[in-house]
Amino acid sequence: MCSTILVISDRQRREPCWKESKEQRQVKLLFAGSVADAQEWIAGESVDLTLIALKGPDDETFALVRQSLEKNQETRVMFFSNDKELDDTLSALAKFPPGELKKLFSTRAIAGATKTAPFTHPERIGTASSHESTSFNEHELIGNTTEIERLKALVRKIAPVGNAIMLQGETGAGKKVLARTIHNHSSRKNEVFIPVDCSAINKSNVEEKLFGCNAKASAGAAHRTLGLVRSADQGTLFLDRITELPISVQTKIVRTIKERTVKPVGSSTIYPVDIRIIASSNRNLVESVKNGTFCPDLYEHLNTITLYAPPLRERCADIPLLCTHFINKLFYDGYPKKQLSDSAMAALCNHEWPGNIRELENVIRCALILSDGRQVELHDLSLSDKNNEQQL
Ligand SMILES: Nc1ncnc2c1ncn2[C@@H]1O[C@H](COP(=O)(O)OP(=O)(O)OP(=O)(O)O)[C@@H](O)[C@H]1O
Repeated sequence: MCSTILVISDRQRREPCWKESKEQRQVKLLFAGSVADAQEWIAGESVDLTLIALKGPDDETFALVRQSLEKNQETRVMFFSNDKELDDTLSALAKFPPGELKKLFSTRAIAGATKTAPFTHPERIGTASSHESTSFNEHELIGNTTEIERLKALVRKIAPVGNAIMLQGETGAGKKVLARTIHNHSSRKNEVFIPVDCSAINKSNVEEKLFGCNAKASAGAAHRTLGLVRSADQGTLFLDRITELPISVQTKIVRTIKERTVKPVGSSTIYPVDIRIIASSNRNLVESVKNGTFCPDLYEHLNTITLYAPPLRERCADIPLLCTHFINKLFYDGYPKKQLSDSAMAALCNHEWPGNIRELENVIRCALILSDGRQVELHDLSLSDKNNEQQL
């Protein structure tokens, strides 16, 4: 059986080609540099999957999607965007008439490893399996020490239940990895996972970024944005470093958790929203409540279930496994593949790791580049107590 994938991207032009997949089933790849080019392909082909990576999809793009759906009701469409353009893509999608958007695609989304804003045909969503996988794949929660096995057991229990979750742990201990793993093991796994670094959002428009905006600008032109909370509808919103949000915004998040609604800035309309919130912090939350930087109500809601990402020094026996994982991962990024000498491995296992797994990854990356021999020796490791000295 052959599948046809159409890639529409204004960044890269390539010739159509055929790929042989592992199961010997052929995949036909078509490339288009613009919507007009894509229209020609769709006129002559039945496309199974359309991947759209265009700056701010416009009416033409949606006309194309409609045309594609008319030809093949089972087709899937995914919109891709990088971090910088995500807002433009979501705003463009929000401008599309809601009735029609519902008819053509579900507002539910599937996300991959990068931030994506994809849409699927509603009928396909109904076919998603309701059975959550209980095994962990090779990129999730690497390790087999008691600490990490205990964490995996908790994830298996907690992930399928829709509660808000708080993740605690030192910097670099793997809270983001943990959040994504919970999402991947939940009933929302085929929906969007939106990570938000709360410390990186500009304080002046944080409310609009999260809850959206539906206001009339002074000149009378409408200013509408969907906001990250509504963009995560049906999926998971990961609020990383949540205590960095202003208290007024934290209070609004409590309302969203309690009432499952969102009220955009400048709007009198209240919208229903179905999201799971996972939050994280490396601060002492009781202290944060005491010193007024963490809303007590939000603490109550999130603290029902708290998971701790253990510091690396408490699970040193996982270090060899993590090293192998990083050496293999970096090899795919073009780094030389080298083994670690016994003395290098012993030093890694004895280090305190104040920067946890992130620090370990940086030390391995640095050693792979700097070492001259066929294996990484002790003197190739730039181990220091100050984590920031090891950042490349
Ligand atoms: N269990 C794990 N297996 C493999 N890699 C991991 C694991 N946990 C963390 N990492 C890697 O370690 C690095 C830091 O992880 P992550 O960003 O999840 O930490 P964090 O606790 O969220 O950090 P911060 O508090 O600074 O935001 C990432 O490169 C991640 O891929």
